[in-house]
Amino acid sequence: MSTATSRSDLPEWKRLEEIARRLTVEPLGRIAADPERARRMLFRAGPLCLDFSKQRLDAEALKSLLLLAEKAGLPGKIRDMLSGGVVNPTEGRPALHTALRLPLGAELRVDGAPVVDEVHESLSRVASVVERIHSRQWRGFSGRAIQDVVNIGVGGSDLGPFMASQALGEFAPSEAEGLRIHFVSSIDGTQLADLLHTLRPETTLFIISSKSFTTIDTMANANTALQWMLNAAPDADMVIPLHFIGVSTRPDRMTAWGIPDCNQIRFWDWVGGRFSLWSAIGLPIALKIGMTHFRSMLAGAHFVDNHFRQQPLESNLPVLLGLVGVWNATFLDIRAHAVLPYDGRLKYFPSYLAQLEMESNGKSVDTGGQPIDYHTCPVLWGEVGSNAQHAFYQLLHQGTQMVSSDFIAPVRRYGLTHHDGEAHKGLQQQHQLALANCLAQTRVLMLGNSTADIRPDTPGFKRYRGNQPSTTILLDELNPHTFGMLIALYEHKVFVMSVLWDINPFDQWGVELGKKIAMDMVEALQGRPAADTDASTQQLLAEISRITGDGVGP
Ligand SMILES: O=P(O)(O)OC[C@H]1O[C@](O)(CO)[C@@H](O)[C@@H]1O
Repeated sequence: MSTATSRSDLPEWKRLEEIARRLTVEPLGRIAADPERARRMLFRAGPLCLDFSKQRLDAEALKSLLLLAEKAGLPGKIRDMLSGGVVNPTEGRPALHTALRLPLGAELRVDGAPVVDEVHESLSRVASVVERIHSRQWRGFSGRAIQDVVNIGVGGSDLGPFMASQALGEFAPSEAEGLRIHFVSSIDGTQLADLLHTLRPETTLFIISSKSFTTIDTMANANTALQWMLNAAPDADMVIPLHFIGVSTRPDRMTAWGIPDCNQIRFWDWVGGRFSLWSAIGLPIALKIGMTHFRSMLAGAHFVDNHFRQQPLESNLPVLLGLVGVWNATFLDIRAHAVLPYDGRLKYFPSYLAQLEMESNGKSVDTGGQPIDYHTCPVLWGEVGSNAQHAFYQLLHQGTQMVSSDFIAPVRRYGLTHHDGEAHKGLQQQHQLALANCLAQTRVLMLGNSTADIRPDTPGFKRYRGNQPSTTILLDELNPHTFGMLIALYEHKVFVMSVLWDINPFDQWGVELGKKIAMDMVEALQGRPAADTDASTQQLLAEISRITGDGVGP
């Protein structure tokens, strides 16, 4: 029986509960009215600015959160993570995504072995693939250059590269012109089938991206892609080296699948799947934006790593973002969090964060294995803010559910020169409209009725309750460097929250059982249900059998 103290027994925790009770009954508009407070709630690091002034948080709450962070040992835990300590105890390993953005010459050892050279060696392999494809030297079985690259992966082996490629598409270098990058993840084959119709085998290259190289979704898509390729050119020994690259931590499994050594790019088990876009898993990003921009993204993340390591807690951006996250989810009991970028390029950023935050911190036992008695990760979702205004903001403004939000907006876009025509000016005005909407929504969420012309006879359906807290994140502009910063900011936010909640953010045991039961269900669909299959599922199996008319199922 563990004798360790639960976080919620700490006096610092109890103090925060008291403060939360006091602040919950105060209108958010009143808390936020003080201009001096607003000034103190805005923080900057280089081109990144975080404004917490619309949070239900005063100086005392913030100070108490910082005290809890000290008590939880956050400064030491940050050092531990960055220096390769075993911060993922259930899998017995470090979580060293930060090593992937260390510059050449930096020193870091894992189990006594230096890692920076290996990281850069892997990066050079990525660079060499990019160079061969961009220069049209990588040719398919007919001798024609590769024109389409398909990344087959799922979860962290898909979401990060996909999201980043969408966000930074306009940074594609001229060498990448004409090269199309596609992403396939879904297990049912729809995406792949739709895509294959549009591709020519002779000019298509597949990247099989899987940390474990066993994920059934990815392997099923990879096998179908291989069959499609073999229909065009049946000699697997000739075709695989020309049309398939593997990215994984498991060379043995890549070899068993048929990928030759020269087409394998490896990374390390100390890179978590959802933190892996900085590794060779980022190959599609590098193909899309070129190595110079990919390296700039790494440098942006490294900038934030240094800030995270060096800055005192009270002015440390990821720390503050994490503390505010814990404050909202745990102490103010806000169980939903929306991420709302006001820039179409960041459309897939919320889906990426959904995995990063919920797979990391959707936990209910502490690091000692004991059940915890407080709320951890809220449900996180999001969409481009201006589109979401016409979809789910109704719930944010008038629903019964409290929701905290992050509003994200690049400030500069479409800089004008005297050569630019009217269309360009129109785009700049559109960008300003997006910014205006971002500011408007955060005001209405905070202030509700008081931003509108509400009279005593105004009916209830026209009233806005306000009091919904939000953080505004401004980037000077969106480019590979600031984008790398933004992602690293959230990665470290997730770590900070996990330390305060005393949970391990680097494992994901919760997804394992579903994978095993899915294999049982494959058996059941093939007419071999386990004897202990529950009544509800037996009934569905019988229904499926009736619809397919093939007599399978129970
Ligand atoms: O890269 P892999 O090993 O195929 O895993 C894909 C994803 O599956 C998960 O393990 C969850 O099932 C994620 O953590 C991971 O990002």
